[in-house]
Amino acid sequence: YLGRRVANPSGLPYPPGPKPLPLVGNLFDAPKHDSSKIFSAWGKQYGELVHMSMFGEHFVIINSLRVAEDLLEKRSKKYSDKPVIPLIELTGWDWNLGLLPYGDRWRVRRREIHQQFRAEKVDDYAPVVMKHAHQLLDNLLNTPANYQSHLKHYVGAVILKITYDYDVAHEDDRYVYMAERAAGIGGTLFVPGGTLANVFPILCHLPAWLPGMEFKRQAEECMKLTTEMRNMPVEYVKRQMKSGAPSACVTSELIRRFSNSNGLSTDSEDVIKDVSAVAYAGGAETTAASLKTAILIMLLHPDATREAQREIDSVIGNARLPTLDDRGSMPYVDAFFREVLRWHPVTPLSVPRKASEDDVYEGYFIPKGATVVQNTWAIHHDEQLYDEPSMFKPERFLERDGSLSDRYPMTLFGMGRRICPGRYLADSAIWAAIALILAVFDIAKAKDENGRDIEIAEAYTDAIVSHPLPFACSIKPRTRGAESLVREEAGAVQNGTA
Ligand code: HEM
Repeated sequence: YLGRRVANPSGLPYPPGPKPLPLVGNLFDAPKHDSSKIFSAWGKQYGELVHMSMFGEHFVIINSLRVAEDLLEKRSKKYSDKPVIPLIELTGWDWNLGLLPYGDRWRVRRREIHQQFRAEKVDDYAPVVMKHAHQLLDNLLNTPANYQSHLKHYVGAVILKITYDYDVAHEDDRYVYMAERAAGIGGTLFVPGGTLANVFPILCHLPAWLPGMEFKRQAEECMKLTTEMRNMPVEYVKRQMKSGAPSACVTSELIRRFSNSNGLSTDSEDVIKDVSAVAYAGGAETTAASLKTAILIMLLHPDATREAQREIDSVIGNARLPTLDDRGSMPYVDAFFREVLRWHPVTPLSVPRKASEDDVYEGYFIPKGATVVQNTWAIHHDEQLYDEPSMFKPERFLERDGSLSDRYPMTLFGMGRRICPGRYLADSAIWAAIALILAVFDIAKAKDENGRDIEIAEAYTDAIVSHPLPFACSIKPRTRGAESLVREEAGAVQNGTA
């Protein structure tokens, strides 16, 4: 009772939610899978803001745009902090901007990443995006069955070129391996049920050789990888700059700007390493997962896909491929792209925040330290905002006269002060890949050995970044002419004339 009075001196109720048990709270109610959909159902049962607790830790889940705007935007001073995850320091992920506590260290890095990826700057990256999008088409033409790895490679290549002027090897690239392995370990250890150390942080201080300390051995491996992925490419850029090779990238620009007559201070070098490394860490998996969803949609919704292809054919014709400059003349393709982002948000529960002060919202108490979750899936599937939200309907982003409306599912990228700084690059890279794939390929269900369609389950992984489970599909060029255009562009890239 005393504990409750100290934690909640106002005596006001917490937001409604499932009834907690003593001590363990809602441990047995907490979803083990499909969390965003279960939280969404709780939203219908309990309200737009839902509360649950586990072992004295409070969680509030925001299920509507209205409450998300009220808390994450209008009260962003109180809701821009991040929850402390005990394993972050141990795994070496503590430089990741998206996990940094709100404060000066975050502010300095945020300012720099915003500068490098703001809308106008991303316009300058268009040639890099288009060059790698053409490479993606060529890869899809050559080995369509490996489409998942081609999409991943496209996104990684764009980000690493922009950030470090680094050309990714198609297979077995050391940087890509490090980043993915480190993200994989972090992804399994950071989730609440990932290891007992999340509930009892004291376990982090026990030696790794003790039984049950597997998480510490994994954390040690992760620490080596996160350290190398932060240091290695910056050293590469420094070597390039020293050798006199022209190096125009985020890192070289930061090195030039931060250097003085004595070179770089340790603090500046830290900022440069953090800002550069977080572009791949924040952008690669999210953007690739969106593209996998786009392919799944092309497979499941042939009518909308054909409509988009009709628009491309009539605007572009068949003598060239679409470019980012054509975007304004193809409203249906843009609406298709926006609906891809809305229909299955790849970050269904965004990235959790923490309340940095006690707060009262509409008569409910939100305690300092509570983890605050933006349920993007619930917002994107709210009937008040989108009619028949489970349907894939690009038209919802069009005006009656067929022009593109001002609506954009921006909530996908979070809200308020911590909104994703990479959203303009994601927008451009995803649009380019979707438009080019639509222009060149017919995507259809793969056939089994008896010539029957292999049916697709609409199933997704349940993690911070949600991917469709692997599915087979047939990716074939729509026409001979389209195939030749892809080969020509790829040839120009190889000859260095693109
Ligand atoms: C489809 C692609 C992407 C999606 C869905 C996405 C989504 C998100 C979300 C939901 C957040 C958390 C926002 C919040 O706390 O409210 C975030 C943060 C972040 N994203 Fe993205 N992102 C994408 C692409 C990118 C790209 C391409 C980059 C890098 C160039 C990037 C870099 C970051 C960084 C650095 C943060 C941390 C920001 C901070 O905490 O201040 N993201 N992103």
